[in-house]
Amino acid sequence: MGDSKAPKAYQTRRITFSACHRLHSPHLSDAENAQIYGKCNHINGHGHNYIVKVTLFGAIDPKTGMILNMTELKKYMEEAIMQPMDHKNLDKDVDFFKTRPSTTENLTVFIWERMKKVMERPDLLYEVLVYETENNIVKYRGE
Ligand SMILES: Nc1nc2c(c(=O)[nH]1)N=C([C@H](O)[C@H](O)COP(=O)(O)OP(=O)(O)OP(=O)(O)O)CN2
Ligand SMILES: [Zn+2]
Repeated sequence: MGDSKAPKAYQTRRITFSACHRLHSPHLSDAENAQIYGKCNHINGHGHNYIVKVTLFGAIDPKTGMILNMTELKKYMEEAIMQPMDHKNLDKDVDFFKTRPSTTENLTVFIWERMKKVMERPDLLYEVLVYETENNIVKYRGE
C-alpha cells in the first residue's frame, strides 16, 4: 500500500509542566494592565500546572503501524516545551514573552513555533492544546 492510500489518523501526546507568570503587556500602561488583567497582573505573579496536548495528523505507515514513534514525539516535546518553560518564570526566562503577555493564547503560539523548529516532519503538526487551569483552555492550529 502506497503512502497516499494509507489511512490517516490523529496522534496526541500529553505532558504537564509548572511555571509562574503574571499577565502584563508592554504595549499597555500600568493602569491599563491593572484594569484589564486584574488579579493576574499582581506584581508577585502566580503559578500554574499547565497541561499541554500536542496532536499530529498523518498517514499510518503500513510497515511500522505508526504516524510517528511516540518516543520521538516525547523527545520533541521535551525540547520544545519542557526545556524552555518547566519550573521557569515565563516572563523573565523566556525571550518570547518579553515582548508579549504570557497568556495561554501566546503559549500555544510559542509551543507551535518551537515544535515546528525541532520536528523532522513539521508538516505532521496539527494542533497544540494548552490547559492553563482545568477551566481555561486554548487550542491553536497554526492559523
Ligand atoms: N484570554 C485569557 N484570559 C486570561 C488568561 C489567559 O491566558 N487568556 N489568563 C488568566 C490568568 O493567567 C489566570 O491565572 C487565570 O486564573 P483563574 O482566574 O484563577 O483561573 P480559573 O478561571 O480557572 O479560576 P476559577 O476558579 O474558574 O475562577 C486570566 N485570564
Ligand atoms: Zn495565570
